[in-house]
Amino acid sequence: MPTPSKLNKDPHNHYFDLGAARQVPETHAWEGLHEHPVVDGGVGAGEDAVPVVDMQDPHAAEAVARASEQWGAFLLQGHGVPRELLARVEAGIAGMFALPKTDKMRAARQGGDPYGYGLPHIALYFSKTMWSEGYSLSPTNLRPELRKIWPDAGHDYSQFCGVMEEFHKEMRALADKLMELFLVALGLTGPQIAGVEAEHKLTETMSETIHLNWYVVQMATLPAATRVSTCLTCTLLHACRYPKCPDPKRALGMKAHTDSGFFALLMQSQVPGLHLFRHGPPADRWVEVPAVPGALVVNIGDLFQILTNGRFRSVYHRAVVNRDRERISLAYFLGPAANAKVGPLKEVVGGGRPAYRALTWPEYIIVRKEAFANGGADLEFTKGGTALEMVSINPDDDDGMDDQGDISS
Ligand SMILES: C=C1C[C@]23C[C@@]1(O)CC[C@H]2[C@@]12CCC[C@@](C)(C(=O)O1)[C@H]2[C@@H]3C(=O)O
Ligand SMILES: O=C(O)CCC(=O)C(=O)O
Ligand SMILES: [Fe+2]
Repeated sequence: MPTPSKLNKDPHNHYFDLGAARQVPETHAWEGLHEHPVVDGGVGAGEDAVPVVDMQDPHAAEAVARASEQWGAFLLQGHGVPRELLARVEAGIAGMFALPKTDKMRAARQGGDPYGYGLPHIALYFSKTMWSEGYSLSPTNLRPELRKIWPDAGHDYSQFCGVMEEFHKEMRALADKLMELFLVALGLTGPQIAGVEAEHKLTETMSETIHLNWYVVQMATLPAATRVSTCLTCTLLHACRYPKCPDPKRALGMKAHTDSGFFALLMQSQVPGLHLFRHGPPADRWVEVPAVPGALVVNIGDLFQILTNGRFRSVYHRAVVNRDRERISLAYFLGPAANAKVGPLKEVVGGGRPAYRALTWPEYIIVRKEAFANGGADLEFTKGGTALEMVSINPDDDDGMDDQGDISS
């Protein structure tokens, strides 16, 4: 088993065999997971019901504005991506993650690489390890990337690439529509939207990344006859036909974070696990996003909070694991082009003052790294400030007023 110090040096290159685990080792046991209550975010949950936006609704823009200001996230329906396509994507991802570790490791992310199989990027900043596997991909480079896993480019490769390309085409069209809906939700008029697009080419230059998550303990490496074990937590004898996390209460699928880009469209399997953080009153809490068939979850990221001058908020979220059922999610991230400076849009700032200085996505990632190093990864225990706080402009000084960028005031 890797030691925490080894994991810190290069977490992407060391894998603990979750499948063989009979208990959650210290390397994977997180503190403070139960500090805040978890509440249901399903319909009927009153003010904790996760907002739902139907893109076909003529009042969709108002619903987007409300959800983006108050939650930084919403469930999206009426988006036009066929449900059967989502099911094929999920089945394809499940098949890919079910491959032997040796196949997946050929695509392992190296050090600071943006793409590859392994733990997500933020794993670098924590001494504990997440109870999941991930794979970050550029949708415009799918085939060469996936050849690492399937060098013979056989049937499974062609099928997976085919379904992912079909999905990507749909998602890109949806992302463009959603960006326009966000701009309408901000209150921009038709000519203002055309002006923003002409000046900044916001939609046209948006960059995309797909990140696949597998929240699972696979026992497939064990011969079928040995897939019977006694659960160390409940001490019941169970037949492990399905993967099981020995103690989901100590493990964490995805460490709480805000996404850094503009927004993410998240496809999740019919197993809940995504938690959105909400501040009190009445109390700080985690809201569990219900698994709604066919719906996508939209999460606002930090650079969108900057672009909208703080009007639309990025959402702090995490993913938990459960004892019985594997869970798959796919996050499709949209962000600015790597060289575009993002600052508050002048159409949003109006006669006011920009709340943030302009910076590029790579520059923001460097600020976030610094914030994480100072304890700013946790909303609750901020010592040195979150990354967003670090790039905010103090209203009392002139700092950043002339920090104009490609996408800014
Ligand atoms: C485009 C990106 C966003 C992301 C970093 C990345 O370069 C590729 C993976 C993305 C992801 C997925 C899991 C959570 C997250 C915080 C992480 O560690 O890797 C996000 C990153 C992000 O939003 O900053
Ligand atoms: O699995 C989930 O529901 C969340 C995943 C996530 O936050 C991410 O990939 O950025
Ligand atoms: Fe996320």
